[in-house]
Amino acid sequence: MIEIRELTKHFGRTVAVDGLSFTVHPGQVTGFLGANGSGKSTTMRAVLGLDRATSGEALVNGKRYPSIQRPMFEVGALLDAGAVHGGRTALAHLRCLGLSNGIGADRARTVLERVGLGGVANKRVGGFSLGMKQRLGIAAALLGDPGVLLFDEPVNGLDPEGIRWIRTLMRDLAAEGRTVLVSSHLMSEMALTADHVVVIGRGRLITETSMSDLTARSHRDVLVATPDPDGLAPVLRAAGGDVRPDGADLVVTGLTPAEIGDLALRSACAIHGLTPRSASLEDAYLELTDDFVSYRAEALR
Ligand SMILES: Nc1ncnc2c1ncn2[C@@H]1O[C@H](COP(=O)(O)OP(=O)(O)OP(=O)(O)O)[C@@H](O)[C@H]1O
Repeated sequence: MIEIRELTKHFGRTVAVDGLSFTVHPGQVTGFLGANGSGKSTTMRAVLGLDRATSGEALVNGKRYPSIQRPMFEVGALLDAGAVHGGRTALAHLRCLGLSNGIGADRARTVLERVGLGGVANKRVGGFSLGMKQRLGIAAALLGDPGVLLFDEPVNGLDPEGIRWIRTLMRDLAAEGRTVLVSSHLMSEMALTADHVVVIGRGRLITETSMSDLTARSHRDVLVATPDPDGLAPVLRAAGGDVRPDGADLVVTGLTPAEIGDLALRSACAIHGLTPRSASLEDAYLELTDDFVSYRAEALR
């Protein structure tokens, strides 16, 4: 489990994380969403003891990172896949990392197999593609078989095959009962991977909810084509609908297509088309973050 409690991190005058609190539970993939610069990496770095909190705390299984005795066995992370020594082989890289935690060559080989790099264990990392480096970074995170895993934008720059592989791996790791936190700035990516989402903006929590709840929140409206918009609009408004013109058509929220059809019939207004529309998750996400931005703008005034 990961617990973020009232976490605040300042870099000089920049407030990267601002009183952030949320909990990441085991057995599911939690997506950590926010625009560029919203504080996702800083939060993850605080969990891993790489950035010191200005105030508040970030706990792994109830402990601050520096007080964890053998960290590799409790928490693994992929932050920057490029941060490897190009002259070493994949196996040597992992053996080196494992040394401080008493992890031997057998385990290094096992994790290389798990990430599909078994065949290149003795090849130098310098010649690896981005996708292979990403896999190696994940192998390093898995070395100590930890119950808590953090992945910072793991699909960035990967081809579709690599993206699909990472998605499946995240889901498998969660199904094994691990706590999996994955950051992304793309809702479309998280929709396919995460069970739960934490959305932040400017270092603050916007929402923490299930992916299914977020899907249900995406607005639905009905596009109404009518030759008599001036006659129909007041009827729909009187029945509780929110109506706005869209070119020659009307866009209606708060009423079902059946209700709109019945009201049109009763008021003798012709209907030429009724199209129910649902917003994409991406739209729901942007709406959430937009609201936050205007709230902030309002607050700063
Ligand atoms: N070491 C640092 N020194 C100064 N400012 C920093 C440092 N690290 C992060 N910041 C600033 O803190 C804010 C949050 O950055 P952070 O990298 O945590 O966001 P992010 O959500 O991970 O963004 P991205 O998706 O672009 O990686 C940004 O304004 C960033 O410029």
